[in-house]
Amino acid sequence: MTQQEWGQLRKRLLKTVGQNNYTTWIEPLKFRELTDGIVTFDVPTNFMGNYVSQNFSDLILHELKSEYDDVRRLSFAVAANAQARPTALDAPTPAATAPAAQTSTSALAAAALDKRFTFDSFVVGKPNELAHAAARRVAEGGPVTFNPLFLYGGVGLGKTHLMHAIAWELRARQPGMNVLYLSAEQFMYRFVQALRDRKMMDFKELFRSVDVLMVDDVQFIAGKDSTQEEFFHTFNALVDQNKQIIISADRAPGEIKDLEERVKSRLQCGLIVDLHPTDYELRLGILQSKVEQQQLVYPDLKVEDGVLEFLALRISNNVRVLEGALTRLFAFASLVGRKIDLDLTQDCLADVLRASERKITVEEIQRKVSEHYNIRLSDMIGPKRLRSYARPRQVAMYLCKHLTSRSLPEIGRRFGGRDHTTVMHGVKRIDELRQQDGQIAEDLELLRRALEA
Ligand SMILES: Nc1ncnc2c1ncn2[C@@H]1O[C@H](COP(=O)(O)OP(=O)(O)OP(=O)(O)O)[C@@H](O)[C@H]1O
Repeated sequence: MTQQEWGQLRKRLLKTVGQNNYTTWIEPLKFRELTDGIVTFDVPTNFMGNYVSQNFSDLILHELKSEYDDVRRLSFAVAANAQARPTALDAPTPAATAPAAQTSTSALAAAALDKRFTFDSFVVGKPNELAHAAARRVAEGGPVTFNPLFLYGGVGLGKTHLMHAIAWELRARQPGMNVLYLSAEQFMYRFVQALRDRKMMDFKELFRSVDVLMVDDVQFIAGKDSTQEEFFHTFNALVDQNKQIIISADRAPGEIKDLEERVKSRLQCGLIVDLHPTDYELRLGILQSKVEQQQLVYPDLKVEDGVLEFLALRISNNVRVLEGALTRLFAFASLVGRKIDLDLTQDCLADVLRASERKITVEEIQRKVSEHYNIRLSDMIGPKRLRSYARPRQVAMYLCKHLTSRSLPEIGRRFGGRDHTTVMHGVKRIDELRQQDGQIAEDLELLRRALEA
């Protein structure tokens, strides 16, 4: 790697950390060397090295690893002492080393586990309770009851966190167990390397000898035919031996494009659970727990009333964005010596707040409405014409028309391929009922509030 390559790579962090953080913390990092899996950056001060190490090292590592498979950890050296090594920051003290340096790696581990991703630090709420319960069950390490466990959900909702938590727990309960966690990308990389080096036997042996296999972001292998084929064989061999498999993806197996049918159907055999987009209560809970973590770094900083509620209301579903916002807020407050109140929040996070203006989706509306009327989502979208399904369906269509920018034909398509005239009729009917029927008016108000929260 060169400074120029790092210059390209770091740009990917801009979106996640925000412009302020990027300019303050990421841009000043100068790549020095990559040796024995350790990437060393020159930094102007100790404080900066510590700060970056504590707050951004996982993100930086993630990007580096996506390009350079052998990268294991980061080290920061104060630029003035560039010739004198090791620097204070090279020493593996908890404050100065990246999380990956504090990881546990069994002989088989292909990817480092993040120390922070445990069950203890996972905040449970309605949107993730099922996924959490399933993960807990698997982590008990009892007899395999569902295989695979398939976790899916949108970006930054905690899939990787839950997978690491399972791995930590299994290793704690049964230290002798071979738990292999890796991303689908790493699976492919290893497979290609084995082919190239004519070491397919070793590859097969390695994967078939694990007790628990965890593959993150499996959608990555879609469209990659030989990797899918090998994955399919690995999967079958492990299921045959009754070994637990845990998979994550950004969508349900049936919805991953360019994934072979036989792989899809294998993935659908076990338990499929999704992490729903976070709701207000969960976001607030997560923020409260992250504040406690930030206060370990900044014991003097307090968060004024109303700030967390404001963030939970205004910032998007993605927990990573939420965390990033909080990190930035604490850093900013400590740099400028101001208290963390609403004024500071608005000054410091203006761009994040603008970017996460809530966009309500058709799927969210369908889910909220079906929960509200206590019917199944499939019945709402399906062909049944009974009033107990048809009315909620019309309510949902009405809300889609008013709360999203979707056209009537598009809405019709999302409701089981109905015609736009059906949608138009439904919307009109609810408009009429709203005037006459207090209950419908109340339902609409409640739903609207829940969706806009
Ligand atoms: N319920 C939660 N409690 C505490 N932290 C959470 C929770 N959900 C997510 N996070 C945090 O949010 C960040 C993003 O989570 P994670 O990396 O697990 O997301 P992901 O679903 O794997 O996303 P991606 O699709 O980008 O891989 C992590 O720092 C994680 O610790």
